[in-house]
Amino acid sequence: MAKEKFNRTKPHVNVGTIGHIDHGKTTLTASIVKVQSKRQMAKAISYADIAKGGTVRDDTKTVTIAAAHVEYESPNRHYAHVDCPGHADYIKNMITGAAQMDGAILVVSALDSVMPQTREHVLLARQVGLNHIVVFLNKCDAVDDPEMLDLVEMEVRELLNKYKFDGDNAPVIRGAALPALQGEAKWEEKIGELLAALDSYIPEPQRDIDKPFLMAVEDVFSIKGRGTVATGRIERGVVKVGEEVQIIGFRDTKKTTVTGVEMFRKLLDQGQAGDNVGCLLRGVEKEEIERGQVLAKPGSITPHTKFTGEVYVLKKEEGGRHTPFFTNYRPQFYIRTTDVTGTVQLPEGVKMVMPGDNITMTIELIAPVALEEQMRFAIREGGKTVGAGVVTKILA
Ligand SMILES: Nc1nc2c(ncn2[C@@H]2O[C@H](COP(=O)(O)OP(=O)(O)OP(=O)(O)O)[C@@H](O)[C@H]2O)c(=O)[nH]1
Ligand SMILES: [Mg+2]
Repeated sequence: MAKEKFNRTKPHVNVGTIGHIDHGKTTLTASIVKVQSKRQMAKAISYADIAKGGTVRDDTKTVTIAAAHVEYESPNRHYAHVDCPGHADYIKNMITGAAQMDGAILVVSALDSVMPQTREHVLLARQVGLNHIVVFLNKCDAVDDPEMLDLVEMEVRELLNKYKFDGDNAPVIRGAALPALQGEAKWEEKIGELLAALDSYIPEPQRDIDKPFLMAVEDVFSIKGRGTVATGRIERGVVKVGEEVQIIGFRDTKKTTVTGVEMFRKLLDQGQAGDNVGCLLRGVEKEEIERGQVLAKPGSITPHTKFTGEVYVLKKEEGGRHTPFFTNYRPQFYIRTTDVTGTVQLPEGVKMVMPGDNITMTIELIAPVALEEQMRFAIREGGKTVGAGVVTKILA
């Protein structure tokens, strides 16, 4: 076989293992890397090094998550893969999006089938907008009865359907990570099948630059003789001089035209995702725009005040609250570039939320903000972060 070179020109996709404790997530991660390293499509890393992990911080710089990041390639793609050491870290990771996944590998031990954390991870995957799950039925080396495997596969497909994944068509690979890691050819082949399933079943993610333009306003200046400039980092898309944009949030949405884009005091024809720019806006007074609003392609995003969120509440040791909170809790919600006050409604039957918990809650903001599902936010009290969340459903 011709040796393929480890390269970066292939499309990049983020994946990760999810699933119940001890079902073999870390062993599978290690065996994918091992098998691909034999084909020059990964740099070898041991189970111990993966299990040791590292830490990442989420984008609002609030929550520390223990996670191992590994890389490997298929013939068609480059994958970054995250594996978390414990259940709590999966929850934090999925809610904060610290290592956002385009698709997940659900590891289910064929010896145990669907377990509580299998369910919880699948539910969370649904809530954070992860749409593609490939199943790896693990430890098949330890199961002799093929009917047993059929039964487990059926349970997993049902679980996926229950949470609105395509359980009928999701790829299910019957493998065994441990013997694959130990070099048994029969099981190494299953790792190849898994990679082929990732390649074909998880669509290539859209690049930020191809999405509709959005920039959260960080600061506003008035330039004599020229007008008002809003500055910020372009989150997605492209903005060109002469294009119409909307100013969204806090007050009635207003349309304007971008008459100039500058970066490092140089005039540009356009700004794109990742750029820190200033946008000169036609006919907008300095008082009419402020930090926390967004500039966006007209019609691409709308202002809202009420939504459901999945929230992780920081523990005391993570800098969070020392005490529980209740319905009608009224903290600040840090959304993109600013704090907005909001009121929390807990689900029926839930009396209080303790530090360290994760919870689904309804949030009503005192002012409208450009919002969309899967957006991340932080919860703060007096400038101190006490929680991290993701918008799961817009209500009003
Ligand atoms: N027989 C068999 N055992 C396996 C297989 N894969 C993993 N194991 C064993 O299952 C145990 C758990 O494996 P891990 O990979 O650490 O599981 P995990 O899902 O990462 O566990 P946590 O990180 O603690 O949630 C270990 O003792 C592995 O050796 C397999 O394919 N066959
Ligand atoms: Mg593990």
